[in-house]
Amino acid sequence: MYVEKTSAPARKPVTVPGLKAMKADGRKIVMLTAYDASFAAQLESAGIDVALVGDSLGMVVQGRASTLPVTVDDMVYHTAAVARGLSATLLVADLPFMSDRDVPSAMEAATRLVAQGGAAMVKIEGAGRICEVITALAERDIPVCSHLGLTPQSVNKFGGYKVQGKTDAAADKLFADAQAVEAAGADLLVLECVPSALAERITRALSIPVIGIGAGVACDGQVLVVYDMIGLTPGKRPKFSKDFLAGRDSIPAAIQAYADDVRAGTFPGPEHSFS
Ligand SMILES: Nc1nc(=O)c2c([nH]1)NC[C@@H]1CN(c3ccc(C(=O)N[C@@H](CCC(=O)O)C(=O)O)cc3)CN21
Ligand SMILES: CC(C)C(=O)C(=O)O
Ligand SMILES: [Mg+2]
Repeated sequence: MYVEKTSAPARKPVTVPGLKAMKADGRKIVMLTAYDASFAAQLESAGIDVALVGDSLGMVVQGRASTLPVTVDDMVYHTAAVARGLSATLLVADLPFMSDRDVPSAMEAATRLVAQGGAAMVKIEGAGRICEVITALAERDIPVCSHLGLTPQSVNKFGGYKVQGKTDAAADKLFADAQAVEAAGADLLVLECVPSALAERITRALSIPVIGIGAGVACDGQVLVVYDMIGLTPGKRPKFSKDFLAGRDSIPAAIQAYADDVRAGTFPGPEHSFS
């Protein structure tokens, strides 16, 4: 009898509640940026949990000096391209500079990223008055990823891309901000360039998953800029990133190695972290 060949079981779609279950089970969350459909398809094949259309595209795709010139139109364009390359991987898109200036503006930008871009979640830098925006989105059931620590949209206030939360006072402020964004309704938190011990303390204190970039190995997951981890970034790469293509023969192999190392807890090492 002829038995029709069944296709391999599709990977179960990654969902927002699914991410919380991963934290509860101690399964590491693997997140990576993507800006187009071809990279998105590679993230999908490697079983990356979360794809981030980062406003870093302003720097790595558009060649600008910061993320500040990126527009909502730019983000919608790249988010829609990435969405076409994905099936099970959860899609998150950054709200660009000042699109979150007030609740109506943030609602409009988030609506476009979800409805036109196909994002499942939007990412917002900061706490304080941004908590009001987080709550407004959460109340309309748009999942929110907060981003604290080195928030690149604050580069002019910080005076450069520097490690945050180094003094006791700054650490206490960051810890309080992390609790505030969770209370405001955030579903996920990215911590960028934060001393490892502080990131670990925040990760333990919060019930939402914490994704680190330059925040040590104790976070619930990791994120990197994809061009950094395949050695494409010209000049000095941030200390927290690693060239996973070095010693491997393809971009898919590099992406797979990154996913494997994050899940095994072998990336990041102390050399990719700050104390
Ligand atoms: N290619 C790329 N990778 C990124 O990770 C990234 C971007 N672009 N653009 C947007 C922001 C900017 N980011 C950056 C950029 C530089 C450093 C950096 O050079 N950090 C220093 C630490 C400085 C300190 O010790 O205070 C380092 O040595 O890594 C960090 C984050 C992260 N994001
Ligand atoms: C580096 C990550 C967290 C980001 O926000 C981006 O790529 O824009
Ligand atoms: Mg960003």
